[in-house]
Amino acid sequence: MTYPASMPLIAVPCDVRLFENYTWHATPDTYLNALVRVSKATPVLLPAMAGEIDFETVLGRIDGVMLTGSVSNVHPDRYGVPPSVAHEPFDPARDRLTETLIMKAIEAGVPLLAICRGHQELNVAFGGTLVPEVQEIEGRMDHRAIKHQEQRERFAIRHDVMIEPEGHLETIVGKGPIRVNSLHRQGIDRLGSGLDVEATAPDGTIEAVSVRDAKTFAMGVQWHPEYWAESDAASRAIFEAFAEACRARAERSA
Ligand SMILES: N[C@@H](CCC(=O)NCCCC(=O)O)C(=O)O
Repeated sequence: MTYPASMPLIAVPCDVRLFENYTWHATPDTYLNALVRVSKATPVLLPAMAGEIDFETVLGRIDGVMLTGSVSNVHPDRYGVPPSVAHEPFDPARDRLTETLIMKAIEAGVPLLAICRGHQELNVAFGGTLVPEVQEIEGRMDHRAIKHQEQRERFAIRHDVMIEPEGHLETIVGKGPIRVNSLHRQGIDRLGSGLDVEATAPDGTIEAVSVRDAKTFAMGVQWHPEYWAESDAASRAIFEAFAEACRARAERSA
């Protein structure tokens, strides 16, 4: 595989998982594949060890940050809601890492793409709140993953998303609507202050946001463009636009 001369380094915060008697800091390969194959970037996994990380040094050496999806949910303490079983499972180490990383990346002008759990983390980092189970709210769709053994089926395209006219996302994917997949229970309730809505589902669920006044690409999407980044035009466009911002930063830092 050949890479362009300027190959951005993109930090990907890990989840913490327990298996085979070890604690792993890990991330799914679908996100890494999209970064390598479509963004033409090199992913750099960041362990969920917020207390041990010098964020300024890391952000000075990388060209972008991508937050992945995960079955875990942002701990409700982070947005002032009492925890319940409905909010579980949690990953407090990832919460600690991403909360600081998001704000410091935005401040430093490091491009940020936040997917699914990442989109929810972005909203919470900006003071927003989440609903624990979107499908339990009257009039809302069921956004959860379908039960199926095959990942291709679970990540199959499910519903429309309307793109906000004249927003940043419209410049990337066009006027829309676009068709997206859906594998989440939670969703944005109160929008974080300083975020703009970029796309919504037919039931009003906020599907994409951007950081107002960001120095560079800073966007969250509730769906999973990584899964179809090689074959779906809108998914590819998101990873290419993110890569372009990361390459611009890499060239500035060279
Ligand atoms: N846990 C949150 C975030 C959802 C998310 O990031 N899903 C990723 C896919 C997980 C899967 O394979 O089912 C929520 O549920 O809202």
